[in-house]
Amino acid sequence: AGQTLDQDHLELVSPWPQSSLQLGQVSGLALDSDSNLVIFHRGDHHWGADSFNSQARYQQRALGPIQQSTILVVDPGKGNILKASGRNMFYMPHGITTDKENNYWVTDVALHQVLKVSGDGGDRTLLTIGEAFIPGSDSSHLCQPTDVAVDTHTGNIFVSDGYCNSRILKFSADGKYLSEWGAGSSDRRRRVAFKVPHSLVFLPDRREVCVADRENGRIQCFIAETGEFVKEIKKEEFGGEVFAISYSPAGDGLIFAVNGQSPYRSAPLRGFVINYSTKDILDTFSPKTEEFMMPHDIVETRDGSVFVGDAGSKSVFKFTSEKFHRSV
Ligand SMILES: O=C(N[C@@H](O)C(=O)O)c1ccccc1
Repeated sequence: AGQTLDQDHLELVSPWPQSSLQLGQVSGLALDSDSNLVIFHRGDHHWGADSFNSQARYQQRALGPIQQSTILVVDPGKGNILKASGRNMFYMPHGITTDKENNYWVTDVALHQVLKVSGDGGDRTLLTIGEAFIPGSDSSHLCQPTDVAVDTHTGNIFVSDGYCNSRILKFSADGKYLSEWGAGSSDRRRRVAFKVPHSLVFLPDRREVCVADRENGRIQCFIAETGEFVKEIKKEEFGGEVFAISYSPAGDGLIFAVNGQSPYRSAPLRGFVINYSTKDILDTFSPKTEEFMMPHDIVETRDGSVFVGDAGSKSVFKFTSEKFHRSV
């Protein structure tokens, strides 16, 4: 017989990492092609109430870029640092994704840009989308873009834009604007009106892109090719805010998500494992010993471990479960 997906409960692995990573606010997590964990953090910069003015312009430019290494590649087993890069480049890191060549696609909400950065530790900027420090909402300006997803079949990239826009844009691998959808974009046909599209994931087996529509407390999925709406996953258990999502094709597809603190409703901050097809919540998890403060991104590694980056507690939490039991 085949594998049965017997999703036990995800439990915190402690201590992890075995030695301190000296992290700032952790804003993004990704996996590289060796299934190592990539951490994108803010060093000594903080996103606070006075970081931006009412026109979404970054106010601390005089501080200069973050001097610490903002991109750390760590081994998922012990959390040892394998590579450190991203110094002197970023002001307010947000999302990070890798592509097949192990380049990093990152967003910086102070720069209002997406940057494609070489993953060889050389920090070469291979491509940028958006004008540094200039917010906008046309095809060459973004406003606090939050994440990138890479369509592994076509190489096209999707950008969730952002805190001060509410749209998803599609670009070719070399940065040519292709299309966009969501409120605030030219195309108003769609039924979607995002409120802070905060995290994106590409589903390689379904060729869909899903977005964590943060302030609407819901996940929406679209056909990558056309932007056509496919489905929505909205759960009371989210408590009104979904901060980040990830996906595993295992079984009939698993969505991993973390929720956020809602000003209107109190819901415990947790991770969720959701069956993509049935929308059933298969598991929820949290650190137990200490609470999540601002779970901000989530990824699953090949061996089934789940990592959550927390921008509030400036830490990464590792969870594991005895995920697969082979039925004989
Ligand atoms: O959401 C916020 N931040 C987090 O998502 C983050 O740190 O990326 C935020 C919004 C307004 C003011 C201050 C912080």
